Amino acid sequence: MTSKFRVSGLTKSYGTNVVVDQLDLEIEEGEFLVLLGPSGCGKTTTLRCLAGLETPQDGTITFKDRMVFDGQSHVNVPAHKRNIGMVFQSYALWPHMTVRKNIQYPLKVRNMKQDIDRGAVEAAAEMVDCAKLLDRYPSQLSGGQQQRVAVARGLVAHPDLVLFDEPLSNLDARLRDQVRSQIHQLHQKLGFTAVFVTHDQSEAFALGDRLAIMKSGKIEQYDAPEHVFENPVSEYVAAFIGMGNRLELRRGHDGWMTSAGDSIDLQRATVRGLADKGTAAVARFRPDDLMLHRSMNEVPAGNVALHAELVTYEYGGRHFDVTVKTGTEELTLRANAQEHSVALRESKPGAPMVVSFSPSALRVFAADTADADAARQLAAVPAEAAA
Ligand SMILES: Nc1ncnc2c1ncn2[C@@H]1O[C@H](COP(=O)(O)OP(=O)(O)OP(=O)(O)O)[C@@H](O)[C@H]1O
Repeated sequence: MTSKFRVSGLTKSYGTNVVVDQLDLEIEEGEFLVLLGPSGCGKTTTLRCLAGLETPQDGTITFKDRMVFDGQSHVNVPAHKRNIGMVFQSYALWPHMTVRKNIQYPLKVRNMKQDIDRGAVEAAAEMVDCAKLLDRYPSQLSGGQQQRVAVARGLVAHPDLVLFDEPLSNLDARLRDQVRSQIHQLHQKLGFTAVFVTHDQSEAFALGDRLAIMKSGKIEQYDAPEHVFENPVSEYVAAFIGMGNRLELRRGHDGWMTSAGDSIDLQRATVRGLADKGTAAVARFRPDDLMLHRSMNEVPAGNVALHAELVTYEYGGRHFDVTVKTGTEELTLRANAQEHSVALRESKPGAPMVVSFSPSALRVFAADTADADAARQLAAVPAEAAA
């Protein structure tokens, strides 16, 4: 008997639109897998195929030793027989049932009467701090409470797999953090197997044992969060996980140069997929890795200094978010407020600035027009997801 959950060659199209494209996944028992990607890349469809709520055209899905879908031999176990728990963005509680009845529901449909008698409903409600709400109806609960009840309902019957479809997206920022933390603690305590869909990289990093980053119905990178953070495999992934700064590089006789003509030594950078003789590359790095200086004398030894001009700045308490322009490219950075407040407040757009970064912060990829276009589209992703 195998303890893995396996998806192989999964394909789902709507008409001619291939939404999930020969996708392979392996989930270890007890693992918390996050499917991360921008809107429309096929995350929810993949999740709904796992749940049995969509019928793929091809591929196989195995839960441990049990085949639940096989496109070739037409095995398709219905959703209610897959032993899954599901938590939706819209909570999806039954409005005419009390909290108690909502949480009880998965036990009832599985004929788990003994668990009901032994207090499983009360225990599940207690787990999500909703023990006092058992006799209320969903309309008498806040959004955060409703989603916690939905989490209790998703876990109460100890399903083989718990599927979360953007469950935090409808909550305001404070509640989102609370419910996220509660889901994380429950996973650490109970060790259930989960697939969690989100477009928010901070949620993905906080919750995932592994992240599967999706692009156009395929998985672009499947790795531990730390590896994704440090070693994105493509410009698309780099842009999606917060490496918002982009420099186009050209190789000339004297080595690599930015489009503004500053030279860059890539010896200490992490370079991926760039042919020895390649002449065009793109470097990505995080705003945190770009420093603002009052003069060239302040640039640390070994850093690449760039002459730039101020575009705009925004005050954020302990820091300013500053946008500068170098050549045709805009870069953002986070500057310490105490150190830079006076100079920034006195500067007008167009004022000369000096910025620098360590070449070790750069992730460099071969220039790829399609990848660059996909990465650029991510600029439209909300700030909290892309920052
Ligand atoms: N029932 C459907 N009929 C036709 N097209 C669909 C259907 N469901 C999804 N799609 C299309 O499939 C693509 C992927 O949708 P999906 O919901 O899986 O993406 P997603 O990555 O989860 O995005 P989001 O975060 O916006 O939900 C989209 O282009 C969507 O319009």
